[in-house]
Amino acid sequence: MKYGIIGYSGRMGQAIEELFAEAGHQLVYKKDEKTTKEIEKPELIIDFSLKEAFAETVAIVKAKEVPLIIGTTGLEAADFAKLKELAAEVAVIQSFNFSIGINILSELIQKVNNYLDQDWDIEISETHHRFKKDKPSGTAIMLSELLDQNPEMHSKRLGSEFGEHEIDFASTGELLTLKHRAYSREAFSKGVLISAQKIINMEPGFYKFSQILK
Ligand SMILES: NC(=O)C1=CN([C@@H]2O[C@H](COP(=O)(O)OP(=O)(O)OC[C@H]3O[C@@H](n4cnc5c(N)ncnc54)[C@H](OP(=O)(O)O)[C@@H]3O)[C@@H](O)[C@H]2O)C=CC1
Ligand SMILES: O=C(O)C1=N[C@H](C(=O)O)C[C@H](O)C1
Repeated sequence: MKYGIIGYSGRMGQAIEELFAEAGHQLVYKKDEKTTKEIEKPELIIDFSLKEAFAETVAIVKAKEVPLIIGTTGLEAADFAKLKELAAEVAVIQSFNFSIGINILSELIQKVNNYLDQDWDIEISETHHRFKKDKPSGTAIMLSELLDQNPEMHSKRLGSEFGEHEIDFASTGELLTLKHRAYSREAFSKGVLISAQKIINMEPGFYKFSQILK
C-alpha cells in the first residue's frame, strides 16, 4: 500500500516506516512540523505527532479523502468530536495505545471493575522516556476511563523507557496488580500495521483499535 505519515521523523514515525518497509509498503507522503514531502497521493494517512498538529491533520485528511489512523496523545473531548465528524466521510481508527498487550489489559480492567466497591483504592502508575511531553500518558487516561472510580495517577519520565503501565487495586486485606511493559516501539507499530491492512477496505466510521483486533 501507499501511505503517508504525519510526524514521520519522530520516534514513532521512524518505527512505523521501518516495519511498513519490511512488509513492502511505500511511504509516499511525509509531514513534520516544518516540512511536507508528497511523492504521490497516499491511500491512507497515519498520524503519530503532537496535539498541536491535530487541526491540520483533520484538514489534510478531509482534503485528500483518505482513511486516518491516529495514535497521537493529548487529544481532548473537542478533538474527539472533530474526529467523529471526520469519520462521517472516511474511516478513522484511534487509540492512545496500539499494543496488543494494553488492549488485553483494558479487558482485564473492565472485568476487575465489576467486582469493586468503594472500599478499594485504585492507583495507575506510568513510566516513559525522558522526551515524552504529555503527562499522564494517553494510555493511563484511557485505562482510567474504564473504571467507575477516579484512580490516583502517577507519572515518571526516565531514560529510554518505551512505556510501562501498572494498575494497583487494594482493599484493607489484599492487593491486585496488573502491569504491561513495552520492550520496544514495535509493540505499537505492529498494531498500526494491522490497522492499516484493514482500514483500506473499511467503510467511513469511527473505530477504536480494540474493535479492529476482535
Ligand atoms: N497510540 C500509541 O500507541 C502511541 C502513541 N504515541 C504518541 O505518538 C506521538 C509521537 O510520539 P513520538 O514519536 O515519541 O514523538 P516525537 O517527538 O519523537 O515526534 C513527534 C513528531 O511530530 C512532528 N510534529 C510536531 N509538531 C507538529 C506539527 N504541528 N505538525 C506536523 N508534525 C508535527 C515532529 O516534527 P518535528 O521533528 O519537525 O518537530 C515529529 O516528527 C505522541 O503523541 C505520543 O504520545 C507514542 C507511542 C505509541
Ligand atoms: O509517548 C510514548 O512513547 C507513548 N505514548 C503513548 C501514551 O501516552 O500512552 C503510548 C505508549 O505508552 C508510548
